Amino acid sequence: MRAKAHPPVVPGTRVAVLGAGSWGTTFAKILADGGADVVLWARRPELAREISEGRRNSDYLPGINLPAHLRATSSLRDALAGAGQVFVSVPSQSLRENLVAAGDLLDPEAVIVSLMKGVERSSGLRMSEVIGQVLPIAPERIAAISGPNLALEIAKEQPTAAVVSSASLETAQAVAKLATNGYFRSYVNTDVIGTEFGGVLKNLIAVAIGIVDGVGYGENTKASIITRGLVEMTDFAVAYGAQPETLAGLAGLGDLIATSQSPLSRNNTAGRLLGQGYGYNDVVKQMQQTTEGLVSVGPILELAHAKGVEMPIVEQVRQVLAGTLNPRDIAPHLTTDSREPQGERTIDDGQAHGGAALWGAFKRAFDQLRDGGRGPRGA
Ligand SMILES: NC(=O)C1=CN([C@@H]2O[C@H](COP(=O)(O)OP(=O)(O)OC[C@H]3O[C@@H](n4cnc5c(N)ncnc54)[C@H](OP(=O)(O)O)[C@@H]3O)[C@@H](O)[C@H]2O)C=CC1
Ligand SMILES: O=C(CO)COP(=O)(O)O
Repeated sequence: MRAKAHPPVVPGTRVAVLGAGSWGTTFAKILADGGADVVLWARRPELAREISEGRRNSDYLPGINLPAHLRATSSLRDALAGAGQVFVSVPSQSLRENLVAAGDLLDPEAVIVSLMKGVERSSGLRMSEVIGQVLPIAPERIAAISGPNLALEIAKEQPTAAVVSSASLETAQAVAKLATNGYFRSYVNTDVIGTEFGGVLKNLIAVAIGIVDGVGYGENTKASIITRGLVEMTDFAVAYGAQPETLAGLAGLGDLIATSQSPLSRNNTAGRLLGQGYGYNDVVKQMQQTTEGLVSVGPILELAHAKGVEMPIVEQVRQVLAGTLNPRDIAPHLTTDSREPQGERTIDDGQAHGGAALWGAFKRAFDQLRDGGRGPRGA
């Protein structure tokens, strides 16, 4: 791997990363390579030791050498002491219990950043909502990061981008400053709903793509599902208050493309196994790592139903998971069961979203030209 120029260390910028799986460890490396003083919390002492002493996390990131100045601990107290920004990367269903454990140990001024892409099954809440519910902090001190971020590619320092979102632009910018280095670029926005739902929903479409891949269908089927899937994602997120252009950005389309086409994606892999004929329980047994999409299907469809949003692709994923739909039948009815010809409504549809997505794309391109590509800005 060729050496990359990293920004100089900013002394005193102490941050914690909770969760030493693929993404938590990779994000700790991103922050350490960006110059922050990072302590990574692993719940297993032996893993903390392997990271601190061996510079490796061989179960989750085989072959990756971790930065020499990245420290790991299995003590939550030590990890959180003095941390001004706390990045959380545990499975979504365990966020609440981990926040409860962290509560009293957090610096009162700390910003809490979700790296997760799931919703809480029991409540349907997004991760930033769970954070706001468990911890006594204002939305301005909560952020979420999402984008096309397959951990192992980034751990190999292959360049990519993400978006940091917070109700406070200043908070998003402060986080983005730390989460930027020679191979990782963070943009900012204030659309937390769109950013978080983008990450949750693309997992479900990636499962669908995996299913048709497993069945043996080709590129037309997958392109149809990606395109129609993006419309479903946008309809859903907008119904819950998101800006449609967020779904056309890194946290929506960008992540959808990366996750749908990569064998590194656990959601895509789970879908492929389903398409090859494995049942839900077998797939869950085979997945060694967190596969958020399998858990999100139910709560997302409930939320969609509550707002009257149609999600035919996600609904078909649910049926395949339940064993009530043959994976071979997933593609033909992408928009509706009706055989009547339908207009193709896209995310730029003026009636649906006031043309905001198209306008947003133009504006972003214009802003980037004007700024000459400098500094964090709205993604
Ligand atoms: N991997 C990726 O490419 C990306 C993942 N994400 C998101 O990041 C989140 C974490 O995923 P990822 O790191 O990939 O998952 P992994 O399966 O790779 O790692 C999960 C981590 O969480 C720990 N863990 C499991 N259960 C608990 C618990 N109950 N309490 C505390 N820690 C627990 C595991 O510890 P142990 O090893 O001891 O079991 C492990 O450190 C997910 O929401 C995912 O969608 C987002 C972007 C990219
Ligand atoms: O979110 C991811 C890439 O952006 C990782 O996707 P998987 O969880 O499917 O591996």
